[in-house]
Amino acid sequence: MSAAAASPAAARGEVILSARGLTKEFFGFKAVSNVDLDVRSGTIHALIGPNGAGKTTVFNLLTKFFAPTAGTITFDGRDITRTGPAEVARLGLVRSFQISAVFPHLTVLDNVRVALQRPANLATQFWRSNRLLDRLDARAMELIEAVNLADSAHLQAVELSYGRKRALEIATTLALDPPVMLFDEPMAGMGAEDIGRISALIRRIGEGRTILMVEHNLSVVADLCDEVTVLARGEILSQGSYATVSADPRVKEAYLGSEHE
Ligand SMILES: Nc1ncnc2c1ncn2[C@@H]1O[C@H](COP(=O)(O)OP(=O)(O)OP(=O)(O)O)[C@@H](O)[C@H]1O
Repeated sequence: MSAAAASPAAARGEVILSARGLTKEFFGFKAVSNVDLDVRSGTIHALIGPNGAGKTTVFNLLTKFFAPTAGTITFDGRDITRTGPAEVARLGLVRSFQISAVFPHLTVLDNVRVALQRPANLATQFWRSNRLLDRLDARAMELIEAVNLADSAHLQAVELSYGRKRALEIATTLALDPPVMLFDEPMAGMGAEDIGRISALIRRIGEGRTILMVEHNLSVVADLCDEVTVLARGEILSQGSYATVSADPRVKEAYLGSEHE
């Protein structure tokens, strides 16, 4: 049984996801304007910027939840500008949290089992073979251990703390084994302890895959991300390492300006 998404052709360090001239207008207002973005395979890449900068809109464009007004998006050498979100997920570009709905009254183990059965349509056939079922359970426990939830495997999702629920959501996304994972504010609403745990988890799952995340918490970005793209008013303001962009006077000004708005 393989739940794995297609393996990417892009080698580590090569561009795996890119946008050119990406633009999104809402009723004539340009939320995203002419964005060129390259995400390299094997990196953790952050999209940051002050409130209203267009981060979530770019995220929704890249994951195909929005259609662009103009521009193109390429994933692993393939033009996905007109490809739907389910198809891009199948190609290996998977957005965490929104796609991986957690069933509150199923246990952690059953939630991960369901996620594992989804891609291969095993829900209708797994009962046929005990061997298949055993393999499914073994893989589910591996994923649960990978996100440090082994001690909660038999708890219902609803009983988990917020940080642990996020870890479960990550496990259900990992069930698809996506080469590229996108996170929209993974640390939102978390306390310091959970932020530390989820950061460590994202760093671990980033080994051997590509991660693009929208994140407000700049110390998380500084700690975790290899590459940072700063957006302001729908346009790219600066790109590079965290050290580079944080030293950029335009970035400082954009953040300061937003505090006074
Ligand atoms: N569906 C929509 N209809 C109209 N305007 C929208 C829509 N979605 C976003 N916008 C506008 O586009 C701009 C960019 O919004 P977006 O949510 O992408 O920014 P953001 O950088 O993610 O902000 P935040 O950090 O506050 O979440 C904002 O001015 C917002 O009001």
